[in-house]
Amino acid sequence: MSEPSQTLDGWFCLHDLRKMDWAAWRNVPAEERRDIVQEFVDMVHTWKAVEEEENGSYALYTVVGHKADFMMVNLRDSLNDLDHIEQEFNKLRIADYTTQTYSYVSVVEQGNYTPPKDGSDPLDNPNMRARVYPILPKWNHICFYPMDKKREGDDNWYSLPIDERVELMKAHGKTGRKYAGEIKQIISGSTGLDDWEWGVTLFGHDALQFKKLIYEMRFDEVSARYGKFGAFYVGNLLETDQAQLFFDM
Ligand code: VOV
Repeated sequence: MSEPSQTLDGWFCLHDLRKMDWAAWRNVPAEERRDIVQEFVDMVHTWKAVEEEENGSYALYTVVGHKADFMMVNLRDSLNDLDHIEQEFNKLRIADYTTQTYSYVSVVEQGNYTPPKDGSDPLDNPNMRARVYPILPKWNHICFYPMDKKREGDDNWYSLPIDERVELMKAHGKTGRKYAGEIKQIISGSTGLDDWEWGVTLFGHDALQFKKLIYEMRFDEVSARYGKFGAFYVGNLLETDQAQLFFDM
């Protein structure tokens, strides 16, 4: 009989992807455009302040390709906080020139496949806490995609015995650890919260490492046999002091 593995759950997470209506934006006088962008930058500074107090975290990246122009990621204690952030953005003037092309709601998760044997609370361990309440790295690139584990015929992750899942996840972790220092992964669970079962958010110094890692993982049984993937969103770090330039016409 298969049983669920326990998860440790931390901050709620909202990925909010926006596309600019550049044609309408172009018609806004340059000075007003600068004010509008500054209003947005001021909001991002409030996210930074929350992060400095370790009450949440944020990431702001451009998105390359047609799917969006930029992506905001916020981590907070509750879904209410994320709702507030999203609505606050929607009330900014810049939002009038954006369309939300995708969004994703999840909770930062740490699979607890091998819980401590002494029965202690894993969240008493500072390393574990840092994994579910992470400060998002401000590395050069981001890669985000949602994924499921298959429930198709013989390839049903959810009917595998837990010890088999533990073994498959160990092999997965071994592949991932080869990229230590190159890629930082944030895995967030979204069963019951959004359309897929997990959000995978990767941060990298070099975008090519995303391709190398994900390709290598395709050969691990857990991905080869059980992984199902949604659309990929990749982009570049958008520093607040570069925001005027990014939105300039
Ligand atoms: C950057 C490297 C990296 C590393 C080191 C790493 C390690 C680990 C470990 C040790 C564990 C298990 C415990 C936990 O922490 O949850 C996980 C867990 C998980 N992973 Fe992972 N993963 C990485 C990276 C990494 C990638 C690139 C992907 C996407 C897969 C792909 O094919 O595109 C992924 C997915 C997941 C998922 C969906 C889970 C949860 C599965 C579940 O059933 O619960 N992950 N992951």
